Amino acid sequence: MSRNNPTPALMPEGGWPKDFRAGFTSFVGRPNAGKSTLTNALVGQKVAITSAKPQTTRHTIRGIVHRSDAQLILVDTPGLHRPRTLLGQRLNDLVADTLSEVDAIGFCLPANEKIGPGDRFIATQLAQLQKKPIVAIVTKADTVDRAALMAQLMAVTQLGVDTLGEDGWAAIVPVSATGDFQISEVADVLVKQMPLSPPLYPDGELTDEPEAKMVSELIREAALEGVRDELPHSLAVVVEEMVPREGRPEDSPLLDVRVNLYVERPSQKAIVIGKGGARLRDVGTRSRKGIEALLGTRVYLDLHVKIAKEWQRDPKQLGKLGF
Ligand SMILES: Nc1nc2c(ncn2[C@@H]2O[C@H](COP(=O)(O)OP(=O)(O)OP(=O)(O)O)[C@@H](O)[C@H]2O)c(=O)[nH]1
Repeated sequence: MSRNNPTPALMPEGGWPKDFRAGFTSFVGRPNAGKSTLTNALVGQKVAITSAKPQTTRHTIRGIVHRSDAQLILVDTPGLHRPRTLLGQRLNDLVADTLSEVDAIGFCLPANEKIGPGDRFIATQLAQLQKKPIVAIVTKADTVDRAALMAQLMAVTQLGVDTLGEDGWAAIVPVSATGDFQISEVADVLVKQMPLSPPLYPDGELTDEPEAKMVSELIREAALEGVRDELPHSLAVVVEEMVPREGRPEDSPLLDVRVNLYVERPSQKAIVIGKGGARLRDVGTRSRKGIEALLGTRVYLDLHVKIAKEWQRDPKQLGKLGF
């Protein structure tokens, strides 16, 4: 991810406008602050997984906003949080790495939650990134009335002055990603922070996530639906292989997708599989639909649940699972 090594962009005829801007942005904020939902609303297609549970976004996923005057490349980072396990530490390293490379940061703070220690922690971390423009985004504006929104905007402005000094945030903007309020304004303020640059990606390319990663996230999302809070951190999904089934007629191909779901304990394995395998079958059925839509082909999904004890704390296992 860098301007020196971009995917060669398709040049529009006659080149691009002189004042074209292109660059990278990342959303940070407490778990559940609305980062993934905002990413999806900006890109206009589901690329990052969202759920009501915190910390579902494990991987760095990019969505690309194409406009006639700019290209905004969104890097969806996991929620910044205090490291508790090795996995937490890795996530924070990943966040720091990612943030040092972006042109601007969007700091998401929900309109309906008081600014807390978690927000202050993130703000002080961000203050250490030298001269990086930080846009404060007050999310979920639809959940409060005008007066409460105004009060939150003032509190967030004050947080900026307290942590970044007099100038504070590069901008502050309220948004509702689900209520379709101010979404293009968020893009506008971020675009203003991007450098003058030719487009970095061909038009129409929404994400450059490898397909296997997107497939594993669709399965992970389905597997987490409706389960207890303990599971999200203990579940890793790895696509072992995706191979076209041999001997299929050309007009009706079938892709064999073999996937391992790793959990840490037998009790978790039982949760994922469900009574008589019912839950796992359901996960397969639901995620297959999304995978077929994503890949544009029929898919045979082969899911296996395995136990990888304490994988969050074992560097070797973390490597194997793609962290
Ligand atoms: N009412 C309302 N709810 C929202 C809005 N944006 C997000 N939400 C909800 O807030 C919850 C969390 O949203 P996410 O986008 O998953 O939050 P996130 O910051 O990506 O969360 P993590 O991946 O855990 O860091 C979900 O239930 C969303 O539906 C909004 O604009 N309005």
